[in-house]
Amino acid sequence: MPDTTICAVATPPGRGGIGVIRVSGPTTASLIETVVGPLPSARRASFRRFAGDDGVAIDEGLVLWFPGPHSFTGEDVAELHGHGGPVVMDRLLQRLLGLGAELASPGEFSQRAYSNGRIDLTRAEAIADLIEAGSESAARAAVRSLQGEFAQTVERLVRRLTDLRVHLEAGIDFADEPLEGLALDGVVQRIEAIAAEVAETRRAAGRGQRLQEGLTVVIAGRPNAGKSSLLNALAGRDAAIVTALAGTTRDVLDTYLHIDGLPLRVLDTAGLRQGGDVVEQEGVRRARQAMREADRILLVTDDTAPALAADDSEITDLQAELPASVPVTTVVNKIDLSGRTPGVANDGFAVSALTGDGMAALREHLRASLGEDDTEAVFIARRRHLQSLDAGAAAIDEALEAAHAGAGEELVAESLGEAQRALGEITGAVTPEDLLGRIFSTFCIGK
Ligand SMILES: Nc1nc2c(ncn2[C@@H]2O[C@H](COP(=O)(O)OP(=O)(O)OP(=O)(O)O)[C@@H](O)[C@H]2O)c(=O)[nH]1
Ligand SMILES: [K+]
Ligand SMILES: [Mg+2]
Repeated sequence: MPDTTICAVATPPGRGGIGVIRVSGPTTASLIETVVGPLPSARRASFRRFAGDDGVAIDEGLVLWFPGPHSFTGEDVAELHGHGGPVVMDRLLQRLLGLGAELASPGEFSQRAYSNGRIDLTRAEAIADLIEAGSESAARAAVRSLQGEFAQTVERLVRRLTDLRVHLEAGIDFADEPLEGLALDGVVQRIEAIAAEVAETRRAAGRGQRLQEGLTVVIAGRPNAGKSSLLNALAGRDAAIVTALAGTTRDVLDTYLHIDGLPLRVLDTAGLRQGGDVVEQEGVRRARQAMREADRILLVTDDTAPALAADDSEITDLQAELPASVPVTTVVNKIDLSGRTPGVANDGFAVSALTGDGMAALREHLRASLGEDDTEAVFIARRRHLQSLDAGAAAIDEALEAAHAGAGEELVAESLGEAQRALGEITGAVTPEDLLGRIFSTFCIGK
């Protein structure tokens, strides 16, 4: 347990009717007594005067006292509800710091709650995600995670893996007996059942992660088709460099934007062509990789471009460049030059990234095709959860392969142990210290 007492303003900066200062740690009781007089009864609001070090009142308001371990952090916690002006809040905070409290770092209250076993990691993250939620469906998914549904699902999977390992390791102990084949038989089915549930959880978590972070849309096409111009038109600002030189964009450019409240991550990529210098070739390699990882590709074509000759340096068959599993929307650009009517056409969406013609229809299409369906149970999830679920699924696949190949119980058990560790990282049952630091540092102060 940390021996410091931390404090922070828990309400947002600025002016409000009420401002709350939260205090947590071993000296909370004496700090509060010094400022407000005798400790109030636990978990009951009491109206008090908040005294400065000269005895003159800084403010007056409610005090709440939550003796540990039945508090948010598991430590002694108090809240001072004063008037929400920046000067009052700052003076109260200074008063507590003067009495030996330390200013909490971002996420420190949640980190202490996690360290003291009050919440698991998915719940700690759900608190941050709920506060940050940008849409109603994201908020609903965060509450589901906050109530522990995601953690319970993962814990159930970890328990099933443990049971199976115990079963296998019991087999290892009796390796002299000829029951190897028999034992592995049932094991294959059990591993398959777990693999199916991991896949189901991965799907739900993937939807949740997209709600939180937005789907990834990759803009791709030949050089000079107007990809960067399209990105700028979608973003409503000059996010990417646009020039008349083919090969302007070389790196993948990452932009976050909202279309009618739908969060999207839009990537601009290098134009697809052969040859060019090493930098451009690397850009094309990265463009292909981004396309493979996309939720949707916007394939930009130039409506004024002449047909390609067979010996052209540009890639002659664009269709062959598209990964089969990723849906594609074709965007026919530069219609201000070609004179084509803006909007939906049979070969895609006709737009001018320059004048903005046809962009409303394209936006509407993106919203409709990428908008999330709220009817399914979704857990709010983060990239690290998906990585752990993927690592778990890969280890389970290895276990399954080993079992199918008739490998020994040791090998199967080892892969299952690997899967257990990967899934354990989600709830924090097994979590390296540096990962914890990274997770909590993204929270804001006072959480
Ligand atoms: N008239 C017209 N010009 C456009 C339009 N969109 C892009 N351009 C022009 O086409 C040229 C290339 O545009 P970019 O947006 O840089 O094209 P890109 O596909 O990103 O090019 P690379 O990054 O080099 O592959 C620039 O001169 C743009 O001003 C459009 O809708 N109409
Ligand atoms: K260009
Ligand atoms: Mg570009």
